[in-house]
Amino acid sequence: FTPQEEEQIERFQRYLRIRTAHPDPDYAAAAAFLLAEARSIGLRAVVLEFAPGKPLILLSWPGSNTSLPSLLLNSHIDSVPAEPSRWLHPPFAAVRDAAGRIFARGAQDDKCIAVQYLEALRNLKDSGFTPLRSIHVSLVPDEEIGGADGAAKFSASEQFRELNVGFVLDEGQASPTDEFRVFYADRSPWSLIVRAVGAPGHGSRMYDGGAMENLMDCVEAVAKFRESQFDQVKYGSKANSEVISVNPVYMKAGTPSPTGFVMNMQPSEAEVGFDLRLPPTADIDLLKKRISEEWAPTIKNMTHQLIQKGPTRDNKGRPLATPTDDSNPWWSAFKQAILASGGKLAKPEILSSTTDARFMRQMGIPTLGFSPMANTPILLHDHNEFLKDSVFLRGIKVYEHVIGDLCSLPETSL
Ligand SMILES: CSCC[C@H](NC=O)C(=O)O
Ligand SMILES: [Zn+2]
Ligand SMILES: [Zn+2]
Repeated sequence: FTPQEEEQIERFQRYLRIRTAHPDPDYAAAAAFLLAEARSIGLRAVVLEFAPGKPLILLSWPGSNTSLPSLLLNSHIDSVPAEPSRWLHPPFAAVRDAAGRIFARGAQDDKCIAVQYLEALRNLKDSGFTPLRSIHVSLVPDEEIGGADGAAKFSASEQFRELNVGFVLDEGQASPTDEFRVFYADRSPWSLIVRAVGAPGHGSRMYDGGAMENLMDCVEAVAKFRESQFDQVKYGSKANSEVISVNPVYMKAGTPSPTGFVMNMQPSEAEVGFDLRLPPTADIDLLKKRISEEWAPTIKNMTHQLIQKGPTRDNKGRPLATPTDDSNPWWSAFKQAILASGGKLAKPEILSSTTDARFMRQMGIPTLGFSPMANTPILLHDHNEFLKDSVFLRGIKVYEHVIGDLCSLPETSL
């Protein structure tokens, strides 16, 4: 690598060493790092704070025609926690091993793209490039916990409206093959909590209508539906992200005792929580009906609470999906830029999980999820998350093409 490239890797490592993991992400240190980088590149910077202690860094490079819709590059600052004892190297040391692998929580999700955006902009600036459309970079808090105090408030803000964003790039996922992956939609996350009540009684008695029995009916009904969805993945033609997923994530019941739980009592209350993910075209009303009639019927003494974590439709009532055909000139330019960078692109996918992109799509803005990590195992939220130095550096070059082309998209093509 050149000395410049070594410096880019070092800056990546420095960002990775900031402890941005929940439940107590060091947003102040991350903000200081990002603002210093912006200064050294020559980007305009403002710090927005939609919730106390949760800065959102907004960087801008004004275009030569600031009246045209702009390009926004988004990356979240926060990370999920890590269990250091299960890692080969400490998760916030950003150790680079002999093979060039840089180990850190956030190496893939998604601190890589923040630094790659900035380094691509640095290279473009150094080459004398001038953008036609303005380029903005948003570095946002709290994506990993749902984005309520981050991208949700930002996308609904006056400051966001003033950016006149025409197109957004947000995080994607690693690709084990040499084709980059790109995501045109996320699944929508819902939380479902089901509570059952029933007659308590001696642990030895068999009787109908106990809370646990009622709740087990719920779990069985959910398991049956889950299988119907999962079977389509296993034997059918659907991808994981194209079906409705439902997974139990906690269960709560029993009478505590000093040594654990009382074993000879059947409890009068029981509760189970599910994580649900809905593809953009899922029939929402049908699912709600299924929940209240089949999974948690009140006649079986169950109540339920459904929490939709974010939008499922845009402001015009359309599913949250970005067109990936030539009807969308941003897509065509993106695809061309990837090819021009020497990259290959896989068929556009729905993302299995959820990102801040949904808030941008809700505003009706075309948004793609993309992280330039080819030939890389998918390690987000996993132990030993890493990114190879060479993959990181190639990503900078890819963004130079992508950003350069997107912000040059002529007025007439929109
Ligand atoms: C419930 S919204 C939380 C968003 C989170 N994003 C990344 O993992 C996810 O669980 O997909
Ligand atoms: Zn992420
Ligand atoms: Zn994540």
